Amino acid sequence: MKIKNINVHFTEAEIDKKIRELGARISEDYAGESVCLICILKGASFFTCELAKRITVPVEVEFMSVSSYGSGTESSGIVKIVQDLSTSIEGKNVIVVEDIIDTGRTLSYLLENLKTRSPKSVRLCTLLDKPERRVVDVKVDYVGFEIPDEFVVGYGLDYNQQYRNLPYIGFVEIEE
Ligand SMILES: O=P(O)(O)OC[C@H]1O[C@H](OP(=O)(O)OP(=O)(O)O)[C@H](O)[C@@H]1O
Ligand code: HPA
Repeated sequence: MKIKNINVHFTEAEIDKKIRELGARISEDYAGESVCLICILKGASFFTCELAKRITVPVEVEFMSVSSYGSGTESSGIVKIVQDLSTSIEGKNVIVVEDIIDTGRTLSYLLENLKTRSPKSVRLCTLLDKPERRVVDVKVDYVGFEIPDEFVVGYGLDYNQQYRNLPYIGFVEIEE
């Protein structure tokens, strides 16, 4: 797959506005409590940093790296924890932060895994959701934008490890 063009779909300003809204909702939902954001590397790192800044209740930020084996643009469901949390989540209000939910395989595995660690609660927050692609049902509590089944890059999302640094999110146009 060779990229011909990247068509801007969500501008930096639109993303910023959406993250502020999500931060406000989370702050309201967890009023009087604290939250532990679990950033799923690498894609969610850009989103997690901005989201954390917009949450007004006490926030802990932790990182986890998983690899979801697959070829090209499709995950397989075989999820491996490459880098685990460096701390316990027992008794904490966990919010798993993702850049995108596609088939749902990665998140379904992760949520089950995290629930075995006795958190007080576990919710899921994603910047982008591609509901048309879902293979495994996952309950998503906070969604930034729903998008159609098209490949996107930018704001943390990559194609072959490139384009994560774009400040906007764009649909990829493939060279015929
Ligand atoms: O719903 P699914 O089909 O399981 O796909 C979603 C997963 O794919 C992406 O990660 P990726 O494996 O590309 O890793 P990255 O964040 O390091 O780019 C994304 O960040 C999710 O973790
Ligand atoms: O559209 C996408 N872009 C980048 N990474 C992804 N992982 C699942 N879907 C996507």
